[in-house]
Amino acid sequence: MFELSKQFRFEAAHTLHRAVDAEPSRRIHGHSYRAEVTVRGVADPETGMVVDLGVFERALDAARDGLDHRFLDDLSDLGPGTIENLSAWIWRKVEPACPDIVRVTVYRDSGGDTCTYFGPGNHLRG
Ligand SMILES: Nc1nc2c(c(=O)[nH]1)N=C([C@H](O)[C@H](O)COP(=O)(O)OP(=O)(O)OP(=O)(O)O)CN2
Ligand SMILES: [Zn+2]
Repeated sequence: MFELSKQFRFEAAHTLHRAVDAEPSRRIHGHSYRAEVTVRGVADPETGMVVDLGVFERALDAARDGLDHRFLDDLSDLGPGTIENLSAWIWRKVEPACPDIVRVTVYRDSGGDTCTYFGPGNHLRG
């Protein structure tokens, strides 16, 4: 079993309503993001690949195009532009082309912020 990951970067603006730092967060501001998408699977014995990285890249390009240089508040299917919602949004865009996806991590390096989404089927166990 292998895990294969690919990353892309995007720049986006948003506003955010929150309890702390409320005023600067409510103003339009931007961040630089990095996203990593991981698929898990066995390598095809003929090709030696879990998935061709070119196919993987095309699936990620569609997600990147939907986010890069965008105002996240305009995305009707995102909700508040948090790294939580961004990781789930990227999953939803990539999953149809990459059904073996197992996680999406969004990094906001400037603040050391990271969020990993494991898909809609993963719940906390009590
Ligand atoms: N759980 C989450 N909390 C917060 C998120 C988030 O995505 N998930 N996002 C934010 C804001 O985007 C905010 O702008 C980040 O603010 P802060 O951490 O205070 O850092 P800076 O404003 O200094 O951001 P830089 O990128 O370092 O300039 C807040 N909370
Ligand atoms: Zn922000």
